[in-house]
Amino acid sequence: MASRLRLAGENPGPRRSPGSVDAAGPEEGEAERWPEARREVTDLAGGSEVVHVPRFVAREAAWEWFDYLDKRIPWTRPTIRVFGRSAVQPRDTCYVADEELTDLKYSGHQPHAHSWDEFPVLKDILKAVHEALPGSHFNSLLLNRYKTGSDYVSWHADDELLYGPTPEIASVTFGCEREFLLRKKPTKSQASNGSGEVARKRLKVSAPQLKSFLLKHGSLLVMRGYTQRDWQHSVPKRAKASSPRINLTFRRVL
Ligand SMILES: O=C(O)CCC(=O)C(=O)O
Ligand SMILES: [Fe+2]
Repeated sequence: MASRLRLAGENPGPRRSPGSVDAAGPEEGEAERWPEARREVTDLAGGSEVVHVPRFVAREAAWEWFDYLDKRIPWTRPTIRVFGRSAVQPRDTCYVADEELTDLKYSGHQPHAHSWDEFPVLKDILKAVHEALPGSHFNSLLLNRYKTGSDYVSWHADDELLYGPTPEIASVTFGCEREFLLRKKPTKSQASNGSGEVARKRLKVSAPQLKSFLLKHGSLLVMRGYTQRDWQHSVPKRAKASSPRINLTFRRVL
């Protein structure tokens, strides 16, 4: 049986952009890799926007990439600092970036920056993302692997200064589908009045806005505009999610 794993260097030839309509029709085999991708745009108001492409990569191609990433990425589970305490990060991670970029630091942790040249498949995926998002120039990538439903990422915003005020972040998912949540950050007055349920009811303030996206195998989700400034996101634990999920977030360090 032919291996599902496409090895480093065995890149497929030129292909149709995901979601693009090719007047001449797709080349043979291409339609399978890049299905006609439906885009759902969610306006979060205030200059924040999320674009969801549920079928960004065709199923089989996405499994090839999953297998490659699962086996070849040097995953680590670093110890990070959250609210002054040390804790093992509840998911595996790896960081890839252009050389000469400012080092990324989050939760007291500075990941080693791997080179794109170590993982040619990541260059393929980056190319596909660039083609789907004209004008984008991502130069770094944070990979996460959630081995089971007990792995998660808690509420946060990717609002580090090195990404600038309105970063575009493109997130590609492989493997087990998981829920991706977005919630509006409390405004300054809500925060100073207390944002708990009791305080909200007393002040007749509505609950924070919440949006949910089910991120399926082969999907793309893009956060842009002021989403990092005004919203937080998370992937909560899910007891029923028993198989691994790999997520790639492409970013641009300014
Ligand atoms: O796994 C995901 O879908 C999101 C990951 C994430 O938010 C991050 O790495 O900053
Ligand atoms: Fe994030």
